[in-house]
Amino acid sequence: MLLRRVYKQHRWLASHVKFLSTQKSSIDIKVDNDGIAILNLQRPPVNSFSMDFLKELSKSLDFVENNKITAMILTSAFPRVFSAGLDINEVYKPDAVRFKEFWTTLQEVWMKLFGARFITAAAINGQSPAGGCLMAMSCEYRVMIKGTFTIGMNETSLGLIAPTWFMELVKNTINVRDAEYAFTTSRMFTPEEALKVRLIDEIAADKDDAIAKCKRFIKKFDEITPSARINTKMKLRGPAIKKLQNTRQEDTEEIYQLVIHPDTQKVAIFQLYSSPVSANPAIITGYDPMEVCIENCAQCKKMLGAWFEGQLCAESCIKYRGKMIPDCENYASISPFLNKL
Ligand SMILES: CCCCCCCC/C=C\C=C\CC(=O)SCCNC(=O)CCNC(=O)[C@H](O)C(C)(C)COP(=O)(O)OP(=O)(O)OC[C@H]1O[C@@H](n2cnc3c(N)ncnc32)[C@H](O)[C@@H]1OP(=O)(O)O
Repeated sequence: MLLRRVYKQHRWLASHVKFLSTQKSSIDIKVDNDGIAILNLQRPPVNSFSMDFLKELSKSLDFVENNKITAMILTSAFPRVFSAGLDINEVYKPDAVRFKEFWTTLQEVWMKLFGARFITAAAINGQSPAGGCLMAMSCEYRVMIKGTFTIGMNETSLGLIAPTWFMELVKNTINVRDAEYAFTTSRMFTPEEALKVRLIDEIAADKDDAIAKCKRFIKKFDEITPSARINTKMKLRGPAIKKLQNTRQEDTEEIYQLVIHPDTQKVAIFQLYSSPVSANPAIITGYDPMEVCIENCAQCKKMLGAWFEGQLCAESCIKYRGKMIPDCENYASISPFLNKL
């Protein structure tokens, strides 16, 4: 078996992966007995893509490529989230230079993953919105575990427009009509729905089963000449990579302009302050009534949970330009956003 032969050559890797698996590392790499690298993403709390995390992912992909490992499976070390996509902290009030470096890094990682010479598969073991979905879609095979998790492109709900290369990728994976509907409406798919439109390839019972199914896919290539596989993949994927290589600056500028748009920033601040830790109306950057209003919405959402329509509250802040700031302890001020009463 081809994979077994390759593994013999790379048995020593098990001892060499430690440098990527230190306690501080956000990615744990293990090369199994078949010579397949399993990348467990473990950046708390939700594997969101910060600049550092992307750089680590980039190094991990280099590691797999440079050591001529035949296949890689991407999965999450967390039980409920595969990846939450872009780290909102990179998007909220971004510094222009840093954001552009961030986006350039992201483009690089995507090109490495999408254009990897090794076989790639994703064992999606939890929520996978936006960038999390893109990461999985960039692999050659996707297995998602059953449950209440969803996957999809929710960028428009955040005021964002997905990059063109992401749209192209989705259009080439599911049909154009489903892609347009999913992108424009920010539709999130259950595993069953995702399978129906071929956003994913299989459903698994749990993470172990998902990894086993990914391995079964990888094993198919035992019977295929490696150079034929690689060159075919490159022929199919090369043009999309070349297209991005030729338009990287425009892509970065377009996303930056989108991210700094006030409407996107309002959504970003709402997401950020939805965290119980950071929800502190006293910490604000200058007095912007709309900002205070949205922060308070996030605070009330944390206090009242499903009873409180946080997004509706934030939208009302934008609509009335922060003139009606909700006070979570004042029933009258929050009653328009309470449900189930
Ligand atoms: C190939 C390489 C990678 C390529 C990436 C390409 C990306 C570019 C392409 C497309 C562009 C995409 C745009 C985006 O990705 S924007 C981000 C979109 N993400 C979301 O909208 C997800 C928001 N989060 C959630 O929906 C949930 O948190 C969920 C992931 C479903 C998990 O839910 P749950 O288990 O209930 O956990 P909590 O909501 O309580 O969250 C736990 C803590 O995690 C923090 N969090 C959540 N999401 C993010 C995030 N995106 N960035 C930073 N932090 C995040 C949340 O605030 C909680 O924090 P704390 O514990 O402090 O309260």
